[in-house]
Amino acid sequence: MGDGRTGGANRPAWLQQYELIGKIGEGTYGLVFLARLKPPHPAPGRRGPPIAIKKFKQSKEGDGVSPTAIREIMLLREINHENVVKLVNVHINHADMSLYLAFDYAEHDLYEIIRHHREKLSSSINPYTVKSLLWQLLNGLNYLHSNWIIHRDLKPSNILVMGEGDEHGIIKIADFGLARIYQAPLKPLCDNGVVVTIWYRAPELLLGGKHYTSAVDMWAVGCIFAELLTLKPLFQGVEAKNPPNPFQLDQLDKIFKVLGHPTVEKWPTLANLPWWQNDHQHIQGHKYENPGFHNIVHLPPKSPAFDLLSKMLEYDPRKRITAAQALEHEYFRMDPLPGRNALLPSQPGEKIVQYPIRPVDTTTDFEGTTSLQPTQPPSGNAPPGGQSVARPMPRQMPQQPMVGGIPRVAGGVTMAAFNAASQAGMAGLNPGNMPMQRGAGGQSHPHQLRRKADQGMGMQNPGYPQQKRRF
Ligand SMILES: Nc1ncnc2c1ncn2[C@@H]1O[C@H](COP(=O)(O)OP(=O)(O)OP(=O)(O)O)[C@@H](O)[C@H]1O
Repeated sequence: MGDGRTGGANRPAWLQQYELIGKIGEGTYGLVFLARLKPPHPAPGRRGPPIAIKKFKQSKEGDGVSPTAIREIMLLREINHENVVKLVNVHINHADMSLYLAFDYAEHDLYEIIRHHREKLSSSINPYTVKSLLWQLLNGLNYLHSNWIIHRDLKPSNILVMGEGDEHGIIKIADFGLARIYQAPLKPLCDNGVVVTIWYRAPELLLGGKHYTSAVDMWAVGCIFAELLTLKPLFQGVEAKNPPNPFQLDQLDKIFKVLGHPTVEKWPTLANLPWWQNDHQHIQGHKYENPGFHNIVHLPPKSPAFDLLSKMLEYDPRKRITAAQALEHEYFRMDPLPGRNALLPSQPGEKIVQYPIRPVDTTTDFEGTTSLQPTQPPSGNAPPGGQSVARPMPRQMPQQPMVGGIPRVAGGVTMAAFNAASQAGMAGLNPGNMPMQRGAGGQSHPHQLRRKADQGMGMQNPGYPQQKRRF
């Protein structure tokens, strides 16, 4: 085995199967690269499929990837749904114990699509596209939730959209299930200039709630729905860094100004939330009126779209609409009906929007620092003229969850064990043993969620209803 340096001849075996193209992004916990899987029988003009490889940093004092983290990752390999990004491979670099996850590549994401409309086109996203994107997002989320996976970090940059090809315009939810892996021993890249965002965080978490339920994802979906309609983040709070705690007064302030003050009458468990009790001066002392937020999202208050959005932004997580319920909402039964290719125009004759492809920084290798030799083959994603263009930074990143840490196991997992398991697809691991402290009190996910024993994680898109609905 090599040391993992892409510039050296002594590359690890797993790396040989990829043709690295360059860096496409940088998140809180690592770098994302574009590569191509080398075809088994190379021939001129034959290129393998594009793959996004996410590299996670290992902490300096890190002594391996915990078995729990590996179990989590291997479970993610069994996730199989059209609206969820496929984890195709898992690798560990022996030299620095860094972790690499290889996913199917998606050319676009909602962050860039929204930005393109706001900054380049100065026009809204057509209603068919908004509805199709939202429907697919809910469809993928419903699948994850019914497999007891709570995303916990939904935001526009984690919602990928496929570019040209068979799957054009199809949503793929990314970064699901990684929140737990992000905890020790992986190290946040705090010093890389990336800004963390709290804009999509549910009020129960902002008020110190300790348990994640599927309702936190539905709050984020509501924020994203509003953003698709207005092209602006709905609640743009400024994160308080000092002291680091979940109480984010400015974010709560932004929410209350739009939705009005929550009340114990409407949200009875509010009284149990730590920060509601502890901060009388700010939280309970200040009375916010509900200004009627239909004006902000430009929707008639009696419209199905507004009704759905209001149900996603319901304060009480137990009353918040679930993904399954949302998919049945009237909004999705009215014209324009949602479609499989969300990027099609609404009306015949309407121009197709050409969204920009991802810029690729072809000077960065898997180490994230070293310059590649200028022998890189031309990429379909490389910018014109072969110049390297870094993705605009900083992205807005959410703060990671503060509960549910992965216990570090001294010594970590041995590489031999990991590789054997990896080659075997970790089929031998017992998902039922996985401790999943993922929620309590959610309407569909009661205390101490456990993966449903009777539901195979490899199930194929159960109930994907596109044929029924003009997909
Ligand atoms: N499978 C993929 N295909 C194409 N691009 C991807 C893929 N996965 C992630 N990306 C892109 O890579 C960039 C960095 O992603 P990453 O998940 O590391 O960070 P993030 O989502 O922006 O922030 P955070 O790490 O805080 O969640 C984003 O622009 C994201 O859209």
